[in-house]
Amino acid sequence: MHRLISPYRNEILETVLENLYYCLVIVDAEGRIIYLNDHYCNFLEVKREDAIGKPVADVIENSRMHIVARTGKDEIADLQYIRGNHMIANRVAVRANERVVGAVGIVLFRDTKEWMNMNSHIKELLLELEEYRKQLNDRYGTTYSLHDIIGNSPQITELKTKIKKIAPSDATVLIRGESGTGKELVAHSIHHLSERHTKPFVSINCASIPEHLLESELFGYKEGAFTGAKKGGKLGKFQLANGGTLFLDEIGDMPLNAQVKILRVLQDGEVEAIGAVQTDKVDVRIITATNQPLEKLIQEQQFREDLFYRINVIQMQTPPLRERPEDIRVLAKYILQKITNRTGKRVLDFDTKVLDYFMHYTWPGNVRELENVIESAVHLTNSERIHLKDLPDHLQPNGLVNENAGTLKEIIEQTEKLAIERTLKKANGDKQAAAKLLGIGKSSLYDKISKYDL
Ligand SMILES: Nc1ncnc2c1ncn2[C@@H]1O[C@H](COP(=O)(O)OP(=O)(O)OP(=O)(O)O)[C@@H](O)[C@H]1O
Repeated sequence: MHRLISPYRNEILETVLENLYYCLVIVDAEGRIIYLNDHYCNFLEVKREDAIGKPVADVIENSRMHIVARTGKDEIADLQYIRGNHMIANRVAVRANERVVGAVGIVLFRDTKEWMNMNSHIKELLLELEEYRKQLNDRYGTTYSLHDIIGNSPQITELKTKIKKIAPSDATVLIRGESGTGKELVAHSIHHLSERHTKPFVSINCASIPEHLLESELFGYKEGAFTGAKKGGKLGKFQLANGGTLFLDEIGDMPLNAQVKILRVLQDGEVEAIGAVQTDKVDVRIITATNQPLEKLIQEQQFREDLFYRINVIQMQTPPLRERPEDIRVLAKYILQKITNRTGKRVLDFDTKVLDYFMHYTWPGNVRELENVIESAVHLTNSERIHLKDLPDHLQPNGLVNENAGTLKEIIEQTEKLAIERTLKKANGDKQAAAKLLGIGKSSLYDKISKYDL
């Protein structure tokens, strides 16, 4: 390392540090801040004298400086999520006498315009990456396989055993279960484990396609079949799935006239594109799914009984989450990891109170709801751990007051702290707006923020 030799060494170094274009922080071996340059103070909206001496993780969101100061392992060009943005952080250990005595951290792209550009660039790249992944999966058909079905409850273990048993056959499968319980996941897994896994897996959501388009989506059309038909015609999902699997999701919502046509394909193995003069032979395994009571729909003449018997060869049931609370912990941790990998935000775990709360909640939206709750908490949390206060409003334990709070003064203080925290979150950290919402002055809000260390 080159030494700066000058009688004004300290002055030069200080000028460099303060005029650096980037945010800079220096911590000691214990991870306490010993220096924070002006740019960083402004960006974090903290006063330098308040930050100095504090554990770095208390001042800088998602900081890993204390870890670098402990392990001595540099971290270069790491993605860090601070104040709602992805930043690039370099963290370098400082050594003296063969010991790690601290760490220097530089955050790039602090300038508002520059980091906005960079941030949107990264977000765009992440979206692009996701799109490519999706395309790749679409080409090979499935996104999920058996190991993506998480849970050790007897119900999930039994479901997985059944999937393994029935996958190799060509039998038609009807998957039933409440919304968000993993019916699509099961369909993917069956295809993945079947002889057809190198052939396409094509899915169609019967509920989301307008009735007049469903037929052309399923069976395709020939050129000139109707006004507006594409040149060269269009292949239907049945033809696209030839040799592979066709997943008819929400089959209970399929209109009656389309049901008749599906039945014909299932009986004869032939499809007739709109405007075609002849039928095409197709070899497709059918998997269907629904959360509708098909037997009731049959009674109401909304669903054809003959079609029901055709699709109901093997029936599988995806259990609701509330009936297998033992899966919630492992699912929550799996989902958290999936989300943090995707977003780049560093959130490592849940507070035990959150997991306990999850275990007692009824999860009407099942695993999909659990995913949404965790995703929202990951975005809202300011720490590496998800706390009760980070959960969406509809999951907040009732009332503001904790029953075990203690004296009246403690209850009032706790309520006040919680109300301020929630309002700040609602106002996206804008203190002026939060003060207005709370009906108090800005300086009074500042006093309370510092009193409660928010
Ligand atoms: N056992 C599980 N392990 C891991 N992820 C799961 C599990 N069950 C469901 N999921 C996830 O929950 C989300 C919803 O699952 P999926 O779309 O398969 O449900 P569904 O029953 O088909 O819902 P809907 O009836 O609303 O279409 C998906 O992101 C899926 O990956």
